[in-house]
Amino acid sequence: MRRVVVGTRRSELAVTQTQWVMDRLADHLPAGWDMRQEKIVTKGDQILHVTLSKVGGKGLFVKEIEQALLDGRIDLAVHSMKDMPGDMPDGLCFGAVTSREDPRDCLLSRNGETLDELPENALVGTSSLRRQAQLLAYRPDLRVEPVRGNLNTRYRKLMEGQFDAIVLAAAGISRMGWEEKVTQYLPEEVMLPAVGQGALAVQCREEDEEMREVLQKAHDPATDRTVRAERTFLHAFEGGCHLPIAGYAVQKGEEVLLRGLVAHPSGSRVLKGEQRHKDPEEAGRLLAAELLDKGARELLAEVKEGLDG
Ligand SMILES: NCc1[nH]cc(CCC(=O)O)c1CC(=O)O
Repeated sequence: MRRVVVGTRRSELAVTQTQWVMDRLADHLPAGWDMRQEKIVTKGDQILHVTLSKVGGKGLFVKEIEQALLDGRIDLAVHSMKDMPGDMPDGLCFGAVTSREDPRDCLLSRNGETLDELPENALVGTSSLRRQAQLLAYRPDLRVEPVRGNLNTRYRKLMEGQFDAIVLAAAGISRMGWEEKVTQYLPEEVMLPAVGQGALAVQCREEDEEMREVLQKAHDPATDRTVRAERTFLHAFEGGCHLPIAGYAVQKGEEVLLRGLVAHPSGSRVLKGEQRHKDPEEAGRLLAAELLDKGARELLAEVKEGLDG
């Protein structure tokens, strides 16, 4: 007999993702177990008027949920992998990494234009420096401005005319059932995805062996490997999560093929590279070294200075 409490943020996307994982686990629970959701309002959900990178980055959303796990108030937490910081508090682990959804980003434009068709100087809403840099590298005439809030809020702002287009992750779109709102799925060559995009991380207490065994049913080893490569790459750069860095890996036979880039937020410079290796972490380290070698260190130092100012 065990009542498993699954913590989630309260946004529709978070609740949907959490329910998706719960549904996958439902048939695998030992006899007498059940599960329920517990909604947690994080600081990141409360502070909506400032740019995310200025209030401490994505870690905000995660810390409070991790504390609830450590305190035993909840037993599981479902997160978007791309929101997970590189370091995890002692005592917690990823019990499962779920199979990745469409990793791409997509464009939603108010008048149905693709990225190529958007009028000159069109205003695109995104708070992601990674998206901003790649948009501007491809279309230097565009204007990019931050848009905060959950997916529903961002979509409302688009439809109200505050932006001509916004960019969202295809994974979130499909989990929300919003495929019809998509104008264009952006190819990887134009918009390399964020590290971890499309995968979910199911976090639990390290010592909770019986929970970890159940979570094996939702674990996808191939996604786990590719995400490890991407995250090793990202975290080789300090303070990685709010920098204009992209990384996406696929499994090719025995190897992981990892593509990554580091860019200036203005899009004026984009350093790209790719590495393949049997050991995913090694692919990540090699790619970071390659890009540092190509000038990423100087570029990121410049970017960080700009963020502090
Ligand atoms: N930035 C917030 C965020 N974190 C995870 C997703 C959904 C996609 C995913 O699971 O990678 C989103 C929305 C978005 O970026 O459009």
